Formats: sequence, structure tokens, C-alpha cells
Amino acid sequence: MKKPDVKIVLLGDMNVGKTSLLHRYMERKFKETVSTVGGAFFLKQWGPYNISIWDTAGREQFHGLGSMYCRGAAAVILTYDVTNWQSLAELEERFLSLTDTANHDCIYALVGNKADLTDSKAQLFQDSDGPVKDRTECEEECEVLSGCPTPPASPTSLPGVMLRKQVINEDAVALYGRILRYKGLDEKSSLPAEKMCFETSAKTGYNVDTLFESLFDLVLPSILRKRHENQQSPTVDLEECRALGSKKARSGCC
Ligand SMILES: Nc1nc2c(ncn2[C@@H]2O[C@H](COP(=O)(O)OP(=O)(O)OP(=O)(O)O)[C@@H](O)[C@H]2O)c(=O)[nH]1
Ligand SMILES: [Mg+2]
Repeated sequence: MKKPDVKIVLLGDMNVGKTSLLHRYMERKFKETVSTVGGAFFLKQWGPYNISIWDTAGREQFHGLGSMYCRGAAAVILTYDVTNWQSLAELEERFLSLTDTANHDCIYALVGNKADLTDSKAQLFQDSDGPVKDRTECEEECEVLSGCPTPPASPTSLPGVMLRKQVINEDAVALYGRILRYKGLDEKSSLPAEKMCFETSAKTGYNVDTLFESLFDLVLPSILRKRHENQQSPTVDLEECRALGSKKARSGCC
């Protein structure tokens, strides 16, 4: 198994769509999920580098594991659900302190998932690798969501019913500022909120590639630094070895 050059961790409350985001990115699919137990990782080859992306359980009972997964992380994706205000509040109340074990130069992204439920652009987005949905399929999904048939199509009508957006981008931007302050970082010399606050849909794929691939580019300096340090003093990262252990598959869980 390849040794990861860098680690990215997904954190956030249960049900916000962390696992679904990873499936969408790695497998190009939106599929049924079961609530994550513990954590699981995927390995992504990005150019000459190997990036491990860790999915964690949002359920309270696994909370204690969070800081272990964050240990040595170069980036943390703090995920919430745009239709659920509490899921944003939980990031600050419950998850932020877990990132104390991340790298000192760790970068933080705030991700509002399920944008397809509130935003027609996200709902109509078509992942280039995903199956093409026809209008009937969209209408069926809409009926499941709303519990009633969609009105007859008109040139301006949306294919689905929108839910109320409980978290707007400004809320995420404000939280990003508070995260920087919590970390003792200066806003002016940190990555700007506009670059680090995303809205995504794991369901349609909206912004999912942009999210992961922007982060991959941003963690490159961390990879280069780590490689340089390893060349200076070649040591074995015991924690990483223990965590990744004898897993032979490309992805796994623990
Ligand atoms: N409409 C919509 N539903 C989504 C989206 N992402 C996830 N879901 C649904 O939300 C539910 C939870 O998704 P998961 O990916 O399992 O959530 P999670 O954050 O991994 O949850 P835990 O593993 O319990 O922490 C599932 O029913 C998904 O189908 C999305 O972008 N849009
Ligand atoms: Mg999960």
C-alpha cells in the first residue's frame, strides 16, 4: 500500500453528507449510505502525490475519536447541511476543538452540503461523469421530496421543490473568521473566506470536484515541506503506520 503524503479529514455532524461527498468525488456516484462507524479513508493519487482523505463519524458516541483522526492533518473539511442551522452551530461547539491535533499550518474549509435542496443551480448541476437524468426522473425525485406531484412544466419552472435555506454563505464566512481567531491566525495572512467556504451537493456533484481539488492544490506546500523534513531526518511515522496498519485495500475503515 502506498504511503500517504498528506492527510485531509472530513468532520461534521451526523447526516450532513460527509460520506456522500467522498463517494461522489471518489466513485462519481451518489449512493445509499449508512451512518459511519468510527472512520474510513480513501487514497487519492494527485499527480505524483498520494492524499489520504478520512471520513469520520458524526454521531456523538464516536466523538472521542475525532481528535485522533485529525492528528497531523494538513486540511480539515468542516461540513454542515445548508438546510440545518444546528449543523453549523455544532461545528463550533463540538468539532472545532478536535482540530487542535492537526498540523500547525492546517487549512480549514467550511462546506455547506445539500445545496441541491435550496438552490436550483446546484439541483440542476450535472456531474460530467454521472448518469444523465431525464425530466421524469427529476419530477419523481421532486415528488418524493415534497410529497406531491410537481406542477406542470413551464419554461421557468424548477424541476424540484426547494427547501428553506437555513444557513447562508455569510454565516459560514463569519464562522470562518471565528475559526481563524480560535487558531490565533491573522485574517490578512490567511486564506480568504471566499476561497475556503463552499456550497456543495453530493447528490448532483455540484462544486464537489472544485472543493477537493482546490484543497489538493492548497496542501501541496505541506507535502513538499514534509518530504523535505523526511529527507533531513528519515524516521518512521509510527502513528501513521499504526493507523494505516496492514490494510491492503485502496480504502478501508477502522
Ligand atoms: N439531497 C441531498 N441529500 C444528501 C446529500 N448528501 C447526503 N445526502 C443524504 O443525507 C443522508 C446522510 O448522508 P451521509 O453521507 O451518510 O452523512 P454523513 O455526514 O456521512 O453522516 P454520519 O456518517 O452519520 O456522520 C443520506 O440520506 C444521504 O443520501 C446532498 O448533497 N443532497
Ligand atoms: Mg458518514
